Amino acid sequence: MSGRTPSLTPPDDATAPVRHPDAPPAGELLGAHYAHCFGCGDAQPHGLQLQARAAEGVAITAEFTVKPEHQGAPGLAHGGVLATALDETLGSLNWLLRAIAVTGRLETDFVRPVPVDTVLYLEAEVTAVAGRKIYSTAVGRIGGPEGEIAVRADALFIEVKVDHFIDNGRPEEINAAMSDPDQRRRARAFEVNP
Ligand SMILES: CCCCCCCC/C=C\CCCCCCCC(=O)SCCNC(=O)CCNC(=O)[C@H](O)C(C)(C)COP(=O)(O)OP(=O)(O)OC[C@H]1O[C@@H](n2cnc3c(N)ncnc32)[C@H](O)[C@@H]1OP(=O)(O)O
Repeated sequence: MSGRTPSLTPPDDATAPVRHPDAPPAGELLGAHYAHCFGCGDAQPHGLQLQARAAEGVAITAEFTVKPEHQGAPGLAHGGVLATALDETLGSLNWLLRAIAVTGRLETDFVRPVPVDTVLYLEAEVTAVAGRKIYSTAVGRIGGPEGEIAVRADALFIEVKVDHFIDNGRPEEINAAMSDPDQRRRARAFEVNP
């Protein structure tokens, strides 16, 4: 799927992604990168509460159940919510590289409508890395992990330092995150990345 627009096409000097030696084994749940994250946080009652699991290679699977709070049209998931699920799944991949990265570009295809109560089965993989640029692709299926594709996306994530959040985030939340030992541990795991 990757590379439908020039900025999502890896350059000639791009390399294959390398799974970090400390990446969690295939099958392991990753857990939220931040409890208040709209995509994965368990402290966000109306968030997606998406649970991502490491797969083989630099790949992830994730599941997200569409709730009534996620509607756009009556009884159907909002497209922006589905794009969020793809964004979150693609963002989780960076944990396997031990890279902190933010979404630079996200290109989404909405292939089929997704009704409320549907479980969206997502799978994503990193396809290439070039310097700070991380290229990845994802699909979301309905009816089961092998079901029909309802959504798909290609993305470009850009690696950043922890300072990206400290410098740009609202001080209230940054200070709370920095005084949370679990959050600090997660941030440190990234910073020892060689
Ligand atoms: C202890 C407390 C601390 C807390 C710790 C927290 C740990 C948390 C862990 C993990 C968090 C992950 C959270 C995931 C959440 C889900 C994912 C999201 O939704 S993220 C939110 C949405 N995204 C943004 O808000 C980005 C906003 N944009 C920016 O900040 C900048 O534009 C940024 C950083 C992306 C790039 O800015 P530059 O100044 O660093 O770098 P430049 O030089 O502009 O770009 C680098 C390369 O990338 C290309 N590039 C950048 N943006 C592009 C774009 N949109 N399309 C195509 N190429 C792009 C450029 O052309 C350049 O390429 P060439 O090196 O020249 O080849």
